[in-house]
Amino acid sequence: MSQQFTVQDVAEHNTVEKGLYIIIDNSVFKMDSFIDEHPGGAKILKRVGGKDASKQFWKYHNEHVLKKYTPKLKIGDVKDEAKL
Ligand code: HEM
Repeated sequence: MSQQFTVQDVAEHNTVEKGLYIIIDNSVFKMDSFIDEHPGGAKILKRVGGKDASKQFWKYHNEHVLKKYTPKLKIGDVKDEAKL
């Protein structure tokens, strides 16, 4: 089972120093090692640190991008709090 994060855990990782986490759909991505390589720039990723960026992600990318980078950047899933 992958590591489970609450929305609160993700929200606390909202800077490069703390580890820049973002949520896309139900997955948690750790972006701090990638921001300098991001073709869309570092700034835009810093702005969504700690947040659900699904809407912004799907606006600029397709599923091939997600598939390619998932092994490198995904660290877990958002916990289904309804099941707690
Ligand atoms: C796992 C997270 C992300 C990965 C792996 C990723 C990766 C990439 C890649 C590979 C590109 C190059 C374009 C392409 O090949 O289609 C790109 C472009 C871009 N990304 Fe991301 N990105 C991520 C998240 C985000 C988020 C959250 C935003 C917005 C808040 C964003 C905004 C953009 C923008 C604006 C571009 C430029 C689009 C263009 O020039 O047409 N990205 N990203």
